[in-house]
Amino acid sequence: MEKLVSSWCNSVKSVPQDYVFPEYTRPGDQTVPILTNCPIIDMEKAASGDRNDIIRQVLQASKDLGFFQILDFLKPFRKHLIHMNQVINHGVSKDLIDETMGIVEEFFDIPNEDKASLYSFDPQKSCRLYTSSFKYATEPIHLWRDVLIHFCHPLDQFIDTWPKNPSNYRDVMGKFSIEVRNLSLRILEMISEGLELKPGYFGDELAGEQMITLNHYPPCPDPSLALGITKHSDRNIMTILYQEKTCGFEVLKDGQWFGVEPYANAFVVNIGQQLKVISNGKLESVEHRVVTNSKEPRYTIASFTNPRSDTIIGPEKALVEKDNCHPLYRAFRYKDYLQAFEEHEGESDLTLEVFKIKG
Ligand SMILES: O=C(O)CCC(=O)C(=O)O
Ligand SMILES: [Fe+2]
Repeated sequence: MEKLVSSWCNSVKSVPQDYVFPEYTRPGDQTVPILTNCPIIDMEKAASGDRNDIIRQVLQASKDLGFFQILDFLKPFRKHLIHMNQVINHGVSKDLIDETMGIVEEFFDIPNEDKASLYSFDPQKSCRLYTSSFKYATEPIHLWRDVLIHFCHPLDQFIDTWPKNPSNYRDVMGKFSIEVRNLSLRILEMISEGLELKPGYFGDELAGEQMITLNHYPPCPDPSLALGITKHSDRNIMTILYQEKTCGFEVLKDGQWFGVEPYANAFVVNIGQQLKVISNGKLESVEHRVVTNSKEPRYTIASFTNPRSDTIIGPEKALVEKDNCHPLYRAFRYKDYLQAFEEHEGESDLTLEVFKIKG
């Protein structure tokens, strides 16, 4: 537990050497501009008749940038649930988001001794608290973050592994994880519609798993040297991120870093690498990183929609045929991709190269 950044960062005045990134990867002193034309999708419109227009916007953003932000999802979301005849806890909107953010901060504030049972670097544990990355013991430089990770879907299989403290953690996070999962499925449905794939394409296999991480990035004495997370693109199908009010999420566009400003009640949606493969490179998977700041802690919640590990991933035949082009990648099992990802030390693009069809 003493390795958690939050355990020792208040007692240091400078960044310890094993948190200092080399010059070519560290953020440096230059101010990063805010992405001014960040695509913002208003989901409410999708429910009120402009669905095709919204689908077009989602696809355009996914092709151009590989990510977008969405606003105000809960009103249409409710209608959608009624339409889908699902019975889940979805009554609260902004309140649920605020309540969830509240328990995230509360969780990280709990004294270390009360969280110690969750602390682990064992990847087999489905709920664990750790710091930096799973490779803490071998990585040359550590990340300026503490993380709680847990699986979420199906909920009854995992909820008993989640923290008991704060006492409402399971209840609130359970509701939140279901709502966010349903949101991902709705967005995936829009994407499959836009790509002219069959309804329900992203079903129990491609979107069969959900994982949530809570990130705590404590204030850092020199944000120019350290990183919360290094450059990567998400290796899954799709990620939904809530970053509340503190900047720190940056995307790489045309070789330049841009900050993505948080909007209250808006989610960032990242297209994952598996979606890039399935769309045969039509959709992009944004490269991003997390920088720290010296003033206030930053808390985020990321919900990862993942394929089941045995799922076969490859460029969708119908798309390749429709576009009359060649598949760019060979088919693989998701677990083989994950293994290659490990071997390439989390370098998403190098990992994709392994599965690229040459020539
Ligand atoms: O916390 C953030 O702002 C981003 C987290 C992220 O990119 C990730 O967990 O993959
Ligand atoms: Fe990410």
